[in-house]
Order: sequence, then C-alpha cells, then structure tokens
Amino acid sequence: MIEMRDVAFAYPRGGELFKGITLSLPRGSFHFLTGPSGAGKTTFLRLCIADLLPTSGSMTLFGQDAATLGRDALAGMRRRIGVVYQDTQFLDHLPVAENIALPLMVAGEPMDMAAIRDLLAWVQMTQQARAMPASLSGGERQRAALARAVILSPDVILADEPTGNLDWEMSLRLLQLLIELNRSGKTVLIATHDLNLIRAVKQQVSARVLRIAGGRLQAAGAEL
Ligand SMILES: Nc1ncnc2c1ncn2[C@@H]1O[C@H](COP(=O)(O)OP(=O)(O)OP(=O)(O)O)[C@@H](O)[C@H]1O
Repeated sequence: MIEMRDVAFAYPRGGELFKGITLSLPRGSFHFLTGPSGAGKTTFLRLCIADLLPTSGSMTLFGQDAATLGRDALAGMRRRIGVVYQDTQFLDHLPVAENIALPLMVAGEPMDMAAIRDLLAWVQMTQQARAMPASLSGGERQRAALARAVILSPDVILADEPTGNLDWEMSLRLLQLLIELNRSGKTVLIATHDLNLIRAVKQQVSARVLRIAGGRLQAAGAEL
C-alpha cells in the first residue's frame, strides 16, 4: 500500500529530521509508530499521504511513485487513505451527521444516507446524529472523526495520537474500532505515545511497533 525506500526528510530551512527510512505497509497490516515528542511522527504520517514528499529516497503509494503523481492522481490516492487527527476539526455550524458526510460532498459523491447511518451506529453515535460538534465529549469527537475518516471506504487508515485526550476506557473503545477495521482488511498505522495501549492491542492483533528517534526508524525494543 505504502512503501518507502531510503527516505530522508527535512523541512525547508530545517535540519534533516530523519533519513534512511525503508518501510513497507502491506495490505491488512497493523503498525504503531512511537517515539519521543518532536521525533517526527506527525511528519512521517504527512509523508504517508504525500502531503509532504521525501527530500531524498523514493515513496510509492498503491504502487505509484508519489513524486510523479499529478494533482488529480494525488487526490485519488488520498481518497484511499483515511486520517484521524488528535484534535479533529469539525465544521461547527453543521451537525455530526453532515460533518461525517463531508468527504462525500468534497469528493462529489452522492449522499449515501444508509452508509452514514451505518457508520453512526458503528461508532455508537446514532443518538448524536443531529448534535452540534461543540456539544460532543472528547470520545464522541474522536469516534465521529473516525467515522468521517472511513466514509469513503479507504484502504489505509492513519491515526495521529487519536487517543491523546481520552481516558483509558474510551481509548480502548476507539482502538477496538481500529482493530475491527484492520480485521476487515484495512491497513492501519497509529502514532501514539501510549505504550500501555500498544500492549493492550497487541494482545488482540499482530501489530508491528516502530519507533522513530534520533532521525531513524527502527523496530521498537523488547519492552513491547
Ligand atoms: N511545518 C513545519 N515546518 C518546520 N518544522 C516543522 C514543521 N512541522 C514540524 N516541524 C518540526 O519537525 C519536528 C518534528 O515534528 P513532528 O510534529 O513531526 O513530531 P512528533 O513526533 O509528531 O511530535 P509530538 O509527539 O510532540 O506530536 C519538530 O522539531 C517540529 O518543530
């Protein structure tokens, strides 16, 4: 799905953030990305959706070289990748159901009301369909964010500290949804600081844990 070969990245006017990254995220795999604050986890996820491009090395998305993709091709690729951010932004004047449906509108797809209802039920938000985003709890916001990230049926789901503001119980609930997606064949990559959460998930699925630190990406140590 996503492959990187000897990738290095530096922000303009910044030093090299990482280098020598070779990685494959195959179909149906489950990966965690961990590492100290500022090591580059968010940057790495932005590379995975070709929001940023490697400064050297190569990256392929769904078999195509990311550097050669034109705007339309890139937009097509991004539709196949759903992203959940730590602090998800919603359009505050639209109810939850419309917020979840936004990617359909942006993609020019018909409003599939049955799919929206199914997704709301899946994230246990049926009661909140008409609620406004400002009234949601942190856990509800993140579940709505996950529903929005998967409304276009992406092949890959990237989540950047999706449980950062949630308590343990709610974190597990959210992770359970991501596990379900993985079991249905989706590729999942989650950036998180929370090693306990990684341990809990690893009891249920075979997940690879990567650690980014000191500019390098490696398999995490034996503590996991
Ligand atoms: N747009 C940008 N321009 C320049 N430097 C940036 C930009 N975004 C991030 N950085 C820098 O790149 C480094 C990595 O940031 P990044 O957000 O990827 O780290 P992170 O591992 O996700 O951190 P955290 O765990 O705190 O969220 C940081 O030093 C950050 O200041």
